[in-house]
Amino acid sequence: MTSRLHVINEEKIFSNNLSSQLNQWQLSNSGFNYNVLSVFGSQSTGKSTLLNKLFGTSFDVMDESQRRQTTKGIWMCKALDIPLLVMDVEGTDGRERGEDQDFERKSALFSLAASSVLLINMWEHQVGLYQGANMGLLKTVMEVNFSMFIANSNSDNTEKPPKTLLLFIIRDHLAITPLDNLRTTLTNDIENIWNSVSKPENLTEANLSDYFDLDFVTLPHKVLQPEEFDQQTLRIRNNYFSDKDSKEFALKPEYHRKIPADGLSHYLETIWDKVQNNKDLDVPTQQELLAQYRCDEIASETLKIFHNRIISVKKPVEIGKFVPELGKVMRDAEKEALEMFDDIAFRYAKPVYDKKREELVDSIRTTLSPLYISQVRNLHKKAIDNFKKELHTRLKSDSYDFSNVVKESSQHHIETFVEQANEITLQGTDWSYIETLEQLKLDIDTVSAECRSEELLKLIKQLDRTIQKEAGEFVEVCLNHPDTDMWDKVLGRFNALLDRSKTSYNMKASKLNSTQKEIDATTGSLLRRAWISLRNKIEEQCSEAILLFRLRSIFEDKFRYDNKGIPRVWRPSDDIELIYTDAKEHTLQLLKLYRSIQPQDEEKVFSYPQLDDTVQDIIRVSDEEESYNYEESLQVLGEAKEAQLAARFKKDADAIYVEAKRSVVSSISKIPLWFYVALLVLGWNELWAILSNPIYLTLSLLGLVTAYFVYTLNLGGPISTILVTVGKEVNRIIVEKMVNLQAETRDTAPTGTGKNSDTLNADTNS
Ligand SMILES: Nc1nc2c(ncn2[C@@H]2O[C@H](COP(=O)(O)OP(=O)(O)OP(=O)(O)O)[C@@H](O)[C@H]2O)c(=O)[nH]1
Repeated sequence: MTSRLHVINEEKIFSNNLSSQLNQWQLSNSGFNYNVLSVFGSQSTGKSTLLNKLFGTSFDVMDESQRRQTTKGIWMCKALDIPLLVMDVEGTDGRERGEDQDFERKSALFSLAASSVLLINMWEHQVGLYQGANMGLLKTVMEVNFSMFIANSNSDNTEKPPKTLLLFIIRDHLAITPLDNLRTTLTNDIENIWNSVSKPENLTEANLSDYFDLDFVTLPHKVLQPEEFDQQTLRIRNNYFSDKDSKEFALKPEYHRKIPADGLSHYLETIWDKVQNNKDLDVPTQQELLAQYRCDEIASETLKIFHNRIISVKKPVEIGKFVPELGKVMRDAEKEALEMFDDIAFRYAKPVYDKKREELVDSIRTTLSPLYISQVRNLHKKAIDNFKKELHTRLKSDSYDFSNVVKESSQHHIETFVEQANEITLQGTDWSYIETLEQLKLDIDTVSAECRSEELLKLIKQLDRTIQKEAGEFVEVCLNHPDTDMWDKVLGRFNALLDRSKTSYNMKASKLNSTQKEIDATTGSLLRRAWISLRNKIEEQCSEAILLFRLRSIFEDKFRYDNKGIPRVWRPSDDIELIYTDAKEHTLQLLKLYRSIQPQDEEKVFSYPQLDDTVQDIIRVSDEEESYNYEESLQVLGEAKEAQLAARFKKDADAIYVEAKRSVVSSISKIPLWFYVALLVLGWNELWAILSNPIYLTLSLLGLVTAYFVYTLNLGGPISTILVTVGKEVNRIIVEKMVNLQAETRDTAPTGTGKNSDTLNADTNS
């Protein structure tokens, strides 16, 4: 036995538990694979007993002793082993409700809206009677059938209203009147009722068989013929409800109300609400409303699952990470969601289902669209990063063809971008990555241009280093030999060097795929840097120390050497002042050459290329280059510096002059010759004594040789220092000895008066 539900209680309130009960009965997911059957008939005519017997349900059966109405409202039970919901409807002409026929009509409306089969339960003896045979109820059923299923259907509507099987169960059949006779009587009665029913204008000619099928079965007396009763109920269950191949099978699809099981609970509740509130009940409209309600519900459930499915990729994509195979994840999630929706919703009214499906697809794509946009953005970033990396790696190799490297790399990364963007572009969407692709191409061009400008800069720096080295050499040579054409020489060699550098630069820059405009602009930078390097070298060579040294050299060359380049030995007869003044003036004249870079030949003047804005777009310009003032750079020595140098030089020159003067004086103050003659005459005896004595002679010769070596090796100073030191040491030792001797003498002297002692001390001191 299966559990039962009081779906509409005697207070006419619809149960809240139908949905969960359907779940318990495991019918919610059965789609159209279920049926609803309702039983009608007078009160206490054994309806519940029959249903329990037929379907294994658990409806209350009347207690024989009390004989009072058992079924109130409408009960529902699931048939055992058959996907069939059975509704036990409160008996008509119920004693408790008296003449209140309202519930009878409402329950008929409600049951007809839901049931494929209506069981009309009646005693055999009621056949032919209007009241007892529920003919009034049947009339109600036929009338409401029009209002419910047909009223709003227009002629264009090809879908036919569902038919209903009216299965008459004739109870306590005594088998005296054959079933055929009973069938004829009942069919006639029903036809009469049909004819008496007021029909819509366009359906006045409609036949009963268009909307209802009739069938009749008899049941023997349950108490008097229990075995036959059991056999017949078993046969009815089998032929009418179990065996689909039986020609009597009652649960045919054409009777089905086409309410999917998952929407049944909501549908019945809505129907009851309409019926209960006496509102017009239009089943197709209700079905459409149900379809809308359920499709929305299913779509919302589906979307929830869909959102959970994509949450794992949403975060990383949004924070800028490239998620591999995102397209597959999106496609799978969308497919899964639509399958889930289709699985349940396809049973509902097609137009509604189609519309809701479209809306669902829209919602899914609205959710996926930001992911797509973010992923395309991430792809763009990834492509640029990879392009940069590849470019830098390939440009590090020893030999490369810049334009080829750029072409290959950009093509590769653009293709990768397009391939991956296609992977995430869902079919049927208007999503496009074209704009981003265009941007990517522009960015790749920008990166290539930056790279090219770096390469150009590298090239410029290389050439600048070469210029610095070469310029350093010739600047030093030229400035060391100042002359009126000193700057002509410097600039001449500088220009020649620049010409060579420019040719080399043009050749290499064109290999970098540079345009003539870029080459022209960057050549300017090369020239500016070269000038700055040259100027720095000049600055270095014109530093105070170097320049002073150079002036002094020039002066000395002029002062200490004669015109033939032979060093001068100053004689008293020489006009030192004149030579000194000459050399000094000459040197000071040359100092003026260093004031500014001013060649005599106008053509040698360097034309410094001015920096314009376009260069900045092509190549990185150094701060020094940007703020450099060429005009100022032509000035080498400031007035103050020149004056200071001249003053210092003069001091040095004066010192040289004084030295020269002194050497003349010392040569003038020599011992006169006659002094040596006198010395020889007066000391002849002594000289002869020495020469005649071999010992003295030997000693003298030794002394002379020693003196010679001391003089030539310049040992006079050290020897005299040693002698002085030795003398001092001897003196110190002698003094020490004397003091000690004095102290000893004092100690050994007899102790006498202080006077004696003092006297001795005084003597010693003296
Ligand atoms: N004569 C006869 N009595 C029957 C038959 N089946 C059931 N009964 C009796 O009829 C009485 C009413 O049975 P129910 O099954 O409660 O009848 P019901 O139509 O469901 O009654 P309500 O739910 O109150 O309308 C019970 O006492 C049954 O024993 C039958 O086939 N013939």
